[in-house]
Amino acid sequence: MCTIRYSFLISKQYYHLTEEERTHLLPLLRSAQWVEVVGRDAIYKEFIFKDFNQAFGFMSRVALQAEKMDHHPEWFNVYNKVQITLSTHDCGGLSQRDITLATFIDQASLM
Ligand SMILES: C[C@H](O)[C@H](O)[C@H]1CNC2=NC(N)=NC(=O)C2=N1
Repeated sequence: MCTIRYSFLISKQYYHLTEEERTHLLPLLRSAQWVEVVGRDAIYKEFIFKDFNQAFGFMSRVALQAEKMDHHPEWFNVYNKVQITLSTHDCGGLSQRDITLATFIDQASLM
């Protein structure tokens, strides 16, 4: 559980995933090609598109959703490649918000 800004974080659901949630969710993420980052409680996935236009269109969809959720990816783009790391800075690890955003990102990559 996050200890900083406790009530704020709870109200925004910025809490660490429980062991039970991890056991259930991480295999699902792995099967969708998300990998756990070594040495950090975060997940990572690389997306390859046809060209920069496709990659940036994808990033635009994700950016609008990130603002809506007030939850933002760490990402890196070169031409048709977008590398994304998700973690919740406010609790220093994976939270439900990362799972929600990862799910959105996977959908947005198929549009
Ligand atoms: C003040 C603002 O609501 C917070 O900093 C939000 C913004 N976006 C965020 N994004 C991510 N990935 N983790 C956070 O903890 C986070 N917190």
